[in-house]
Amino acid sequence: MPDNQSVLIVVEVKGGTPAPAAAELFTAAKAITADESIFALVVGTGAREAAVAVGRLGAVKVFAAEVGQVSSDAVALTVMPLAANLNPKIILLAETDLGRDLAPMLAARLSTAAVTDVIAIRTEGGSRIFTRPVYGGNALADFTIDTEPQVVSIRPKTFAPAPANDKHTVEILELPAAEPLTGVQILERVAVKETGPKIEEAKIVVGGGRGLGGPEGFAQLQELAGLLDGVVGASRPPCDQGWWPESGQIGVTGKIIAPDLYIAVGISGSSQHLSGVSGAKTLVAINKDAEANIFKAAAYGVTGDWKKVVPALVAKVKELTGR
Ligand SMILES: Cc1cc2nc3c(=O)[nH]c(=O)nc-3n(C[C@H](O)[C@H](O)[C@H](O)COP(=O)(O)OP(=O)(O)OC[C@H]3O[C@@H](n4cnc5c(N)ncnc54)[C@H](O)[C@@H]3O)c2cc1C
Repeated sequence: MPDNQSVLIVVEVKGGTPAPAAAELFTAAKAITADESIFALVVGTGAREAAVAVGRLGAVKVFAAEVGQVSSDAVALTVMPLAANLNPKIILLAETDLGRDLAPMLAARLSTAAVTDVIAIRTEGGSRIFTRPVYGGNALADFTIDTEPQVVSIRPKTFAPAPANDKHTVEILELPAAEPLTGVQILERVAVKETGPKIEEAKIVVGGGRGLGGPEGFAQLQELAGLLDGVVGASRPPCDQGWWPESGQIGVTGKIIAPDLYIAVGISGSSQHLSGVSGAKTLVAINKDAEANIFKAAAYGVTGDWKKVVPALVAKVKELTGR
């Protein structure tokens, strides 16, 4: 049995491809423990295939569990016997739909505690301290967990992805997937139609808010985003109103994004929205209200009606790019 300095990373996989946040979890794990104490559980479809790629990120051993329908319940039941065997000090998950659900479930079943949506980890006086945003992103709070394993879900893009080492030899063990025990049954999965890059991975995002006044405004944002090879997203009101798909909502209850450039159009800059874009390298705001909170977060701002500003921006980008 490995010593209790070990870290167990849980990686979701679809069709043999590990979730993008997997490599980031390895960077977090390497900051906590030595490489020979890092273990990974790869769970989902094509787990065996993905286990090799995951192992190359730096795991000493990878456990692969083939699960057709990934649910937090099935993953928790797969992790539990593994945790009993490995006795890890910490279990790391990504703060995704699965991780958000899985972390508290796992902590309860392992009689320990979880901290979710972690954006920083540090050690002070021998205690590991986990920082996460609270009150809709208006404050940061520090947590410690006195019991083990400490269950921690990490916000995507918090850590840089660990590089893969193709020479790293990986021991892979296949695990039987657990059957969910609760009454929860997944009856159907409907894939969201996505064209172009995912909003969480896009380098340029153009976000539309209530100030657009209706779904028509989003067509203009799509034109701008298309010219910049970017993706369109939205604050919560346009998604609630059905002007833009819910899958494109940015913010504390939507997607957390960290693009190189975020252009916020007709968005006031609520804390719930801003906490989803705090990782953006450059924020540009277009708003007709010079006092709008979004300008406090913006590196560049245009005070004006988007109906005039966006077409002018589109025309300028066309002129500069020849598109
Ligand atoms: C628990 C909870 C969770 C939430 N989660 C989220 C979340 O994940 N994401 C999120 O976005 N919100 C979230 N919200 C909602 C949030 O509090 C705000 O209500 C929301 O972000 C406001 O969206 P908005 O900026 O588009 O709209 P508004 O606040 O109404 O702002 C519209 C802006 O458009 C500007 N405008 C109007 N017309 C024009 C024009 N012609 N040209 C230029 N500018 C114009 C206005 O000056 C204004 O600043 C949450 C709220 C709660 C309580």
